[in-house]
Amino acid sequence: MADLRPHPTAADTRHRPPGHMTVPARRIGVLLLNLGTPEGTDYWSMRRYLKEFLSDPRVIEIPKLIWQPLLQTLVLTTRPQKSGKAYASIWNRERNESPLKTITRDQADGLRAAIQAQYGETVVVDWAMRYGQPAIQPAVQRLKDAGCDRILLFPLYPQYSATTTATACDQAFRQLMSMRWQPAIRTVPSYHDDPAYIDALARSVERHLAELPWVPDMLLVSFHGLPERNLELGDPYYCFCLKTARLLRERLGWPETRVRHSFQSRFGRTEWLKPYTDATVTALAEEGVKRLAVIAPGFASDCVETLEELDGENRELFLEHGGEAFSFVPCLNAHPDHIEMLKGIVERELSGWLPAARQAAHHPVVHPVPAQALPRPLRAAHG
Ligand SMILES: C=CC1=C(C)c2cc3[nH]c(cc4nc(cc5[nH]c(cc1n2)c(C)c5CCC(=O)O)C(CCC(=O)O)=C4C)c(C)c3C=C
Ligand SMILES: [Fe+2]
Ligand SMILES: [Fe+2]
Repeated sequence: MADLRPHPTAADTRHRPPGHMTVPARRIGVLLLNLGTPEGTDYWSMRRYLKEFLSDPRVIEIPKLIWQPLLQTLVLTTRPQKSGKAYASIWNRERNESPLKTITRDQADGLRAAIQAQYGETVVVDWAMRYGQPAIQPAVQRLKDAGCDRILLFPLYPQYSATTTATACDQAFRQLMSMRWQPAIRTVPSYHDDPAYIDALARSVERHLAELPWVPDMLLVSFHGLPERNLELGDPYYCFCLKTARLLRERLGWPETRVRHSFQSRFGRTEWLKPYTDATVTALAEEGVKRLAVIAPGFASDCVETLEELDGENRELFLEHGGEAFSFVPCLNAHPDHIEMLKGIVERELSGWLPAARQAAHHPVVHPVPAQALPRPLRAAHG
């Protein structure tokens, strides 16, 4: 967690008129946002998490009156056990939390160290989860209370989707709706084609393959899926995934015949984006591909979908259908290349804000009007 104690310049009493509110120093908040994860693998922890996640209308676009009865009766009676098993197989037992949480915290710690080494404590870096803990709304409030009058929201989804990026930002905006004195907000745009991101991915492939005793016949680039309907309704995610896959292949200098893409983690019975990862892995093995490497560039951190579904279930599928060697290229996680890439994006998206923040560290801001001098309604707002 970020150190959110008030900045030393926050209570500069020398310049403050008597009885005046404390005006915090001007800091910048950077809030990393990720999906979220259950607190435990038992039935009730899983149920709580899935209920919150699957009740989000950005995720399931079925009218509430139809969806809620199905969710309560069908999904939440069976899925918690099934998914609980998957989470249990990858759980970080040392910290008693899911890998997604451990890695997101490590990413925030790494980014904070890199940013503060250059910009000092004027920039505060924190992290939060859309579902479960640590929640987004209190994190936004903590940043504001720590003196951040400008906040950059950084959803850790390289390919924008309304189901992930937008709902994470919505949640931060919900906190702003309750604030009288809102911080200014920026959001990090989709970075699916950012050269630094593509380069970090390509280097992770090269690093990983250099350690393998075999050369893959094929690289499968697997993304989390989405209902096809979301694409038809205008979600750009599918196109962004395809662009990432193409740019990665071009950066690696591999021919089209050696790289495929697919979509995993289908949920429910509707049609999702195709080709499906499990069907592709099976077909590749049956077509005679013997050595397969798989990468999941849409996940900033390893999680149940990469560690259990890709490196577990899909590995088994490939080997069962005639494949001989399978290797999963880990997500960028808290690797220094990733931290450097995140820092580059933060610096770009904070342009125009960072120098002002450096200045503010030396010149505490003091509101010129004492609270008592203001008319009643304004006094309330002022305090
Ligand atoms: C039911 C609809 C779902 C949509 C739409 C969806 C989109 C989507 N999700 C991610 C990233 C992650 N999803 C993760 C887990 C997960 N996803 C769904 C459902 C949808 N996702 C469920 C029910 C679950 C929970 C696990 C399970 O029961 O299968 C995770 C992992 C979280 C973890 O704790 O490890 C991530 C990350 C993206 C990128 C995306 C669309 C673009
Ligand atoms: Fe998902
Ligand atoms: Fe899954």
